[in-house]
Amino acid sequence: MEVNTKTIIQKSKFGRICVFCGSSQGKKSSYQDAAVDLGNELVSRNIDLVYGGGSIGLMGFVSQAVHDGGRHVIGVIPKILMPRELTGETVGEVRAVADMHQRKAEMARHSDAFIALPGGYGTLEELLEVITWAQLGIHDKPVGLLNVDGYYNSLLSFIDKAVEEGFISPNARQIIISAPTAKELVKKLEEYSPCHESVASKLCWEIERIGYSSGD
Ligand SMILES: CC(C)=CCNc1ncnc2c1ncn2[C@@H]1O[C@H](COP(=O)(O)O)[C@@H](O)[C@H]1O
Repeated sequence: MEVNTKTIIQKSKFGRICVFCGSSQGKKSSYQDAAVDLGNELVSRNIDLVYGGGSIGLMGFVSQAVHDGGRHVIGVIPKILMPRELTGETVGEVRAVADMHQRKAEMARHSDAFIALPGGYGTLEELLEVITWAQLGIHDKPVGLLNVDGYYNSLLSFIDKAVEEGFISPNARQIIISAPTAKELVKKLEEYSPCHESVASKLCWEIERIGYSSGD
């Protein structure tokens, strides 16, 4: 029997991945290509997407690719950003939330892992928050950095400097998983098992209230 390799769907341990990325598209086409590649990689592994909603910048590229590939897309967007002229149209399911804090909590709650594509302040803030919360033991979901064309090299060097200077523990450095392509990154995230000691693992976080617990 002939097998069409293009239609083979690989199994993944992730049902949904949350992607943080720029609301701008960046100056090089490689950033947009990487967003589309990541979307296609999620589709090929049968993974749904959670993202910040809208169609502007790289957010539009990744969400369109996942939607076109037939996977479910959840866009979590604060009510105030919902007018189409601000953020463009959201493909798939739209979840309206009250504010930016609730958006991040909702995005995290519905996801099994996080990936950051290139982006600006918003992306960095979202990325650093899920890393910080992993460090505290609030969640143990893998966090990946898609280091397209070395975009994040200087951030990674800075983090290594923070380890050297004693502000980040070598253990916590391992929370960030990075790779230059979507395929390598998703594979690494699949293989990841949290081995860092969370700094406050003995605390019982009120995760229901914080909103980071898994499930709908
Ligand atoms: C009114 C206005 C300036 C709207 C800009 N339009 C936006 N629409 C939706 N999400 C956004 C917007 N700007 C920033 N974000 C949030 O911040 C992240 C990207 O910010 P940045 O481009 O990396 O820094 C996104 O993941 C999203 O959660």
